Amino acid sequence: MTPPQVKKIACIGAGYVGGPTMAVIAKNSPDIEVVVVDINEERIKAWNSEALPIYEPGLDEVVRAARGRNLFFSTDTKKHVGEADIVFVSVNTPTKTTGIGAGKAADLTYWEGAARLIASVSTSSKIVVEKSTVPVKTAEAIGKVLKRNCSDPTVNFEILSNPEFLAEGTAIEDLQKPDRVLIGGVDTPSGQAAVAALKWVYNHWIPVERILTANLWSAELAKLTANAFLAQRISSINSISALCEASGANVQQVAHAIGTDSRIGNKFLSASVGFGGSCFQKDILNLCYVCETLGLREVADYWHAVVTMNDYQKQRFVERVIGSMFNTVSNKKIAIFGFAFKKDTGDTRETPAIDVCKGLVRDNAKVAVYDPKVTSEQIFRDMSTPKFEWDRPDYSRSHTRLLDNVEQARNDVTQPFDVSRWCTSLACSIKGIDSCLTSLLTPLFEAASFRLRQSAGLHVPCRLASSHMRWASPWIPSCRRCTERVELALRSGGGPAGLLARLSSP
Ligand SMILES: NC(=O)c1ccc[n+]([C@@H]2O[C@H](COP(=O)([O-])OP(=O)(O)OC[C@H]3O[C@@H](n4cnc5c(N)ncnc54)[C@H](O)[C@@H]3O)[C@@H](O)[C@H]2O)c1
Ligand SMILES: O=c1ccn([C@@H]2O[C@H](COP(=O)(O)OP(=O)(O)O[C@H]3O[C@H](CO)[C@@H](O)[C@H](O)[C@H]3O)[C@@H](O)[C@H]2O)c(=O)[nH]1
Repeated sequence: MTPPQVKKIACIGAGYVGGPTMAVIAKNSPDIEVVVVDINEERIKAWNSEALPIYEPGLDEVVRAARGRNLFFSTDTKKHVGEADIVFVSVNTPTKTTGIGAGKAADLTYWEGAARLIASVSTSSKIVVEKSTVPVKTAEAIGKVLKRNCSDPTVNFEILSNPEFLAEGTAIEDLQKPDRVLIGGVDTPSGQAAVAALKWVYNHWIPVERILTANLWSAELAKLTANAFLAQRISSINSISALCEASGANVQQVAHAIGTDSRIGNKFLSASVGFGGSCFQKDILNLCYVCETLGLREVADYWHAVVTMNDYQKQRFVERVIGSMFNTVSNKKIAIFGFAFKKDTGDTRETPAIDVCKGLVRDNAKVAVYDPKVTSEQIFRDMSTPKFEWDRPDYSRSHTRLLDNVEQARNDVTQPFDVSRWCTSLACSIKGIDSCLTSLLTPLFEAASFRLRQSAGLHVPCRLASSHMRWASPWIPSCRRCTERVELALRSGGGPAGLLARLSSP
């Protein structure tokens, strides 16, 4: 078989996933040029230095073997993305901290920004690979963003889902010898050609029988499901640890006894202070949110219990420490060994150590922390950052400004919305709000009255989302039923009046 034409790969996002994954691809595929790009100059500088920005056993050696040969790190995002045949997107997808779905939904701001960038610099067709963990059906929304923002109609984007299953601390081993690689694509000739191209890249070092293929939605959902199942095992054994403590049983003996049953298996059965890391909690909350928006409340509640049990375990640990010290830790010196969320990493995102230290400090303990891979600066920052906020800058001031008059919006806003119906005639004269009504979804809903939206038969979350204004992108309903309803109405034509009439009919 002729190998597909993959000469250059670009990866947007030089973090814990992008850096190691691309380093391993480059090391094993000397015939492909691999460039990792990031907006974070400091991070790229570190990737190009002797002190890499993240600690992973074996990472230094892999980077050293390929860097400067066919592995490069750069801030010149436009150039390298523009030249690539395959673009991996490995940007952060944290939990939203504000707005609709706050504390649950995945924040796709960075993903959408990456998609807009790809679209704006593409003059040749590209395979775009979802490496980040995203909610199911993200590829559909991203496809629209790519299409609508690329000025060259001959450019085609094939989107693949290729979730990453590496665990920090064993990333290089996991990448070098994965249990499986999963590639999701659409069942069209060009979709399958894209799957074959990515398969060809991985087949440089991974046997074909370990490269699984699936449809896009299955691949996206498999990632969230894998993390939910792994975390569920930890919460299950942690719940049993509470029972053991109350009953005199030994949790390690119980875990060993059940783990020897080959149907259960012995991995991920270590009782702990609770799981940490940037993925498990975020991905389960995201799974719950997806279920909620699809009306599956019981399914959402079921998975949410995994997070509830994890919070209980962290709190229980603090209470037991305090209880074991005569119910007061005031001014007592307590040493905490290990601040990262697990060994062999310097990553402190969502580490249970934060909850433990904060819990003890709240009771006036004096905490002394040691971690071989975490800086004191990082520890102090983590101790003073509110939950979920570690990955989010505060946009309230930098993203809001006041206009003196409507005319000021003429040249520098993406889309005007007359929310309170004060300036309709002026707004229309600015950017052709009428033509926008027929091509974008957001203005349709912004223009509709709340009563009309209510009668449009959308689910509550979609209805609420429809009233939430976003500046730079069209609003797409978050559930499939509402999306289909809106798309059907759009396709039926008839201008804004026709659309609204169709949506309001039962
Ligand atoms: N950390 C893990 O172990 C792990 C494992 C599997 C999957 N994942 C998933 O992979 C994704 C990335 O995780 P991570 O831990 O590598 O995150 P990270 O925060 O370490 O790295 C993301 C990088 O993307 C960069 N970025 C954001 N927007 C950008 C843009 N528009 N252009 C260029 N660069 C941009 C950021 O500056 C950052 O350096 C997440 O969706 C995560 O859930 C993570
Ligand atoms: O028996 C166990 C195993 C793990 N943990 C804790 O669970 C957390 C997560 O550990 P681990 O899964 O090893 O590390 P991550 O890097 O978070 O990796 C998970 O999250 C990644 C991001 O999505 C996935 O790619 C990986 O497959 C998945 O294991 C850590 O706090 C561990 O201490 C336990 O408490 N008990």
